[in-house]
Amino acid sequence: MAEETISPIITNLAGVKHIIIVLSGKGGVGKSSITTQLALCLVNKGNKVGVLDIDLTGPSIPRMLGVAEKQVHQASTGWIPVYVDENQQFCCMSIGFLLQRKDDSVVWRGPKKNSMIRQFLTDVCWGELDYLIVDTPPGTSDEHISIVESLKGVKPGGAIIVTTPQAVALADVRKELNFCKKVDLPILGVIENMSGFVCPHCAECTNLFSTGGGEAMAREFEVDFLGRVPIDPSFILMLEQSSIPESNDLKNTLLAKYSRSNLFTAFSQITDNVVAKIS
Ligand SMILES: Nc1ncnc2c1ncn2[C@@H]1O[C@H](COP(=O)(O)OP(=O)(O)OP(=O)(O)O)[C@@H](O)[C@H]1O
Ligand code: SF4
Repeated sequence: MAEETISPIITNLAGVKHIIIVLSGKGGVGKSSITTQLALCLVNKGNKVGVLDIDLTGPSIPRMLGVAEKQVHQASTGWIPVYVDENQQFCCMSIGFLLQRKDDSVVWRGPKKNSMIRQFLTDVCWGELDYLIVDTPPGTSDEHISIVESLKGVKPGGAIIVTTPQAVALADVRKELNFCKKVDLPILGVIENMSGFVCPHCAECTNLFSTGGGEAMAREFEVDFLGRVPIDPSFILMLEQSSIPESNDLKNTLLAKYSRSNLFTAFSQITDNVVAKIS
């Protein structure tokens, strides 16, 4: 009998304990921000985390993590991902690192996108990770089908769906939930982002729009509601400041600043809910 060959993706991801895919039906609802906060929270709770940005046409992870100027190095074993922290507990990979110019855009058809995503899974030295978080483009496109098919046999832990309280985003997110059901991707739950506004002066959270839509939708689809995240100007400020090179100022890295912020406390419960669902 012919010996069964193990897929190079399974081999390369053998050290990755859990894979989380972050989805949203609509653009601009904060998928990359939620990916970033989840990663920062998990690292600050003692996990080793990787972020894979498969938003090939609009990669925002390098900029959000303050590493847009860094480069991916090629080693004999494959691509070395970009490390966000000095202790090498947090790494990321994105097409943004491979573009000649930061404002270059990728206009590719499905097969080329598919091959890039497979390369991210086979050729990046992810090593040992507690969590690999995959940030995706909005909607359900070539990239989504590609990642789900490529991960067959690796079994992703599940998907997180990000929405905002407005009904229009909720209608789009329904499609996303149906996609997960169709491709047999477990749904870890729904996060409602931009749910209220945190005052930069007094830290009071005010509901500008109606909230609770994400929770109601989660109930309707019989999936878990993981929590609400308000619009917090301090988050935007933290990301902007993190892009200023801070060479050896270890107290002021994005990771260190996040660990001291109210954002960490606020996002902590959501992270615990995700971890509880996945373990
Ligand atoms: N909870 C939040 N508090 C403050 N700012 C936020 C929050 N969520 C998102 N933002 C800001 O809103 C903008 C859009 O967020 P983000 O890029 O995460 O959305 P996205 O859904 O990933 O977008 P895209 O469709 O481009 O992939 C960013 O400038 C981000 O900093
Ligand atoms: S209490 Fe109200 S008015 Fe005063 S700073 Fe906070 S949000 Fe603004």
